[in-house]
Amino acid sequence: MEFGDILFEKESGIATITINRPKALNAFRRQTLEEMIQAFEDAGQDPDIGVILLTGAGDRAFCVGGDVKEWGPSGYDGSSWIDIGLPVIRLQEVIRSAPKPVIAVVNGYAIGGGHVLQVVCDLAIASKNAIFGQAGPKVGSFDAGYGTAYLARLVGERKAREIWMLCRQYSAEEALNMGLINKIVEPSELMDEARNWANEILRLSPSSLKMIKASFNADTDHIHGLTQLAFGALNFFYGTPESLEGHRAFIEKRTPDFSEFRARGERS
Ligand SMILES: CC(C)(COP(=O)(O)OP(=O)(O)OC[C@H]1O[C@@H](n2cnc3c(N)ncnc32)[C@H](O)[C@@H]1OP(=O)(O)O)[C@@H](O)C(=O)NCCC(=O)NCCSC(=O)c1cc(O)c2ccccc2c1O
Repeated sequence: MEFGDILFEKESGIATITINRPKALNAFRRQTLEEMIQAFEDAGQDPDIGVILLTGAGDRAFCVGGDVKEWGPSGYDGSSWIDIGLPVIRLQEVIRSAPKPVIAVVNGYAIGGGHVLQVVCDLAIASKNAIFGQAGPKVGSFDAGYGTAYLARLVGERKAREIWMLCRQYSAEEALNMGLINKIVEPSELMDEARNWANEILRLSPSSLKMIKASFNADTDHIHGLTQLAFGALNFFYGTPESLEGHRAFIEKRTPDFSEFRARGERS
């Protein structure tokens, strides 16, 4: 398989998907997501693969979410009614429905939609210098559904609301303490540790693991409906002056000024 935005490797039962846009801190665009979906589907169906690792290229970022520089006035090119040209829902679903464990190997920033990707993985191992957070309300966007309701399952409602309502950044240690990730290691040990976890998993019954994952998922599958509603709402929100202010502020490297939108609470 030929890919441009990702690397896809398979070795000794482990598939590794690496988002390979380090100059943009591994922000994703449509092509990135389409390639990731294809790779996850392939690895999910491959009987020789028992574990899938998801990571980012370079040493600065796992993924910082949607590539804000590729937004047009009403979203991304190729918009559909729900995915705004970015098939994020489909990617989240293929990660959840892959019938084997998916481990997020977080090697730096996991921000915005990139953070939600690590949230929907089954397990997460991070380097000591990893940084976690949501950023949508800063840039006039939101990756809600799994990004909100499932996040609350991981860290509790209070913390999840704090993460979204303040858009702060959290250290790996804070992430570990709030139950957002499973383990922290030195940056130089990250991939080895991820492979150790994967090899431990490879010694277990694949059918048991598949059913266990399905049973965990069944308890939260209704969130898929919330995700669809949220992305439908995002489609309406994109291109409004409020959303554009967040977008322009990011491009112009300034603090956004949303004050004029506070009173309206409606599409302006
Ligand atoms: C991540 C940061 C905190 C890093 O800060 P730092 O100071 O260390 O580095 P720089 O800010 O100088 O960044 C280096 C370089 O990378 C560019 N960059 C960073 N983030 C993005 C991005 N998201 N898109 C494009 N480019 C990015 C940055 O501009 C610099 O480039 P230069 O050319 O200037 O050198 C900090 O960078 C930061 O806060 N970044 C923004 C993160 C963010 O807002 N993420 C959320 C984006 S919205 C989103 O995730 C999203 C999710 C979805 O599911 C969607 C679904 C459907 C539609 C849209 C969606 C969507 O937008």
